[in-house]
Amino acid sequence: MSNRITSWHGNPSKPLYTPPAGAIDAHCHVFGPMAQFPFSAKAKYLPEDAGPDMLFALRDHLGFARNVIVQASCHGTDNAATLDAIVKSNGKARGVAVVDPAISETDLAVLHDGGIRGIRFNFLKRLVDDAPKDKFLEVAKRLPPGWHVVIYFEADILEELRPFMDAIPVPLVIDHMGRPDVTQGPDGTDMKAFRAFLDSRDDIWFKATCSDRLDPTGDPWNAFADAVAPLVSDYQDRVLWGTDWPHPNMQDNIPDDGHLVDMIPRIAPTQALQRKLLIDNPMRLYWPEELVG
Ligand SMILES: O=C(O)/C=C(\CC(=O)C(=O)O)C(=O)O
Repeated sequence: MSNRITSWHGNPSKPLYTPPAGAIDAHCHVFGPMAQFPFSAKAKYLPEDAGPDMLFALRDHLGFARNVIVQASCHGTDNAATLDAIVKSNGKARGVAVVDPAISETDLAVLHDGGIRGIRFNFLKRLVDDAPKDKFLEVAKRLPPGWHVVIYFEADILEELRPFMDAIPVPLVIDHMGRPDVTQGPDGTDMKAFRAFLDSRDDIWFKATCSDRLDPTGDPWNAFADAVAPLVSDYQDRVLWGTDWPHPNMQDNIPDDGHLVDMIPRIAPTQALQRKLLIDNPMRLYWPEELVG
């Protein structure tokens, strides 16, 4: 792999929608900078640098207050870039790590002190070489208190993953709703299967994210809005939203982040829903200590 790729918009528009004060972008990443934080030898893509300064400038431009930074597969299990970005945020970011399942209790505690509140299991074959369920389950059983597991999979393996996910004893957060085919509509096979999964436990959360990845009809992503709005309404206490900046692997179809933010009022039409989606729900997972009282 040689050429480094740029997968983000150079000049995103200002959204028409203004997020409420304190809004959290609960799914984004940092890439590098490579000179300081080299990419993994196993990385499936090699991006240009998209470091914390760029992320925080975008956060301010879009009207958000905080970020949840999810370790991207290009950095493997070395979370140094994610931890560095969290430090540079001055308390305005927390994170989700990717770990070697054999990680020690001491190293998990170090991640906790660095602002990590969950670990991510990635089942996309184009992103990772292997995803050992037995080892994932073992580490999921010994996470620090209050942590959760983020899982990224595609709709066609939801049923296959059920026994594994059912056995995880901490809350689950499903990236991009498990990538349903949104063109099937709100009552399509994929959405029905995902709803059945959500109904199986009340501690399964999901991210109503990635209209750009999931909707082949393109911006303004009408199929995504139609399919996802009912899901957000029906499961409004366990849904999160994020930009997915810097949009790994989207270099052929780079979204305008301002337009992504304008999806929010289409899937969460009331102020009450927007507050849950952007503030109350992510605060419960990532800054629960601020909610005490
Ligand atoms: O950023 C996302 O959520 C989606 C990704 C990239 C990814 O997950 C990773 O590199 O870890 C994708 O579908 O390529």
